[in-house]
Amino acid sequence: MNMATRPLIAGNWKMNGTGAGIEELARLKTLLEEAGTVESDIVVCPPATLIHRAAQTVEGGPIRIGGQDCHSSVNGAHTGDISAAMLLDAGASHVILGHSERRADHGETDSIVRSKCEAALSGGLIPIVCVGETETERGEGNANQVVAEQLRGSLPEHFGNTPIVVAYEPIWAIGTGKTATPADIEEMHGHIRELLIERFGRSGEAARLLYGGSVKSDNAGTILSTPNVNGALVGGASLKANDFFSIIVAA
Ligand SMILES: O=C[C@H](O)COP(=O)(O)O
Repeated sequence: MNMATRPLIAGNWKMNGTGAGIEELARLKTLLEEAGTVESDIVVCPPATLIHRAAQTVEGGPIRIGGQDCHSSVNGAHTGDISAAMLLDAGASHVILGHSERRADHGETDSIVRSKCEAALSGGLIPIVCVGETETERGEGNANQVVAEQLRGSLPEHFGNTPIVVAYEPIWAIGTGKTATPADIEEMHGHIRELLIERFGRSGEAARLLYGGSVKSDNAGTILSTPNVNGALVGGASLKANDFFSIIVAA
């Protein structure tokens, strides 16, 4: 962990969770209250249908709420979409953008992710921008180049005063139980850090770089103590309060 930066542990519920999920969130809040001081920033990103209830549930505690996507427009004829202003209004402070599942399922290109990122920033949200290579790209030795290209295309020119958050999620590690080795994570996060500094100067130095892909309570300690890892983006293990709490404790 880069000690200069307070870690960020973000949970992405993906398309999971109905009202019962809110009980898990309430339980997480209680676990954190019982534990006392929390050393990390915590964000939970439930499906859009639960954002408002989730925000009410965590009120007064350390958990913040995020969306899983937003549209690049403020409003308009975009059936089924949700804007940054709507997320903010529902109680969100963050939004995950460019997740590989959206890039794959919805054909989101880097330039679409960039427009969404700009919309999120002007709407007052903190974007968590995801990048990551496929197994083939890594096997062919192209992981660094692929991630560099995604970053170049997906991030806006300026973040203003909003702190930068980038999540490195090797696609082959998502939901598979496989994780990148600490050496590979260190190398990739070092590479991302250099690219961010080159482009954003001091903001790049202070950016939080999250690792995502099969983070669980038993590997979180090792991953989170890797240089240039400033937190985690957790999928499956964020659905149960106990599991997610253990990861927060590891940070
Ligand atoms: O956004 C979260 C990532 O896709 C990781 O998911 P996972 O922890 O289930 O592998």
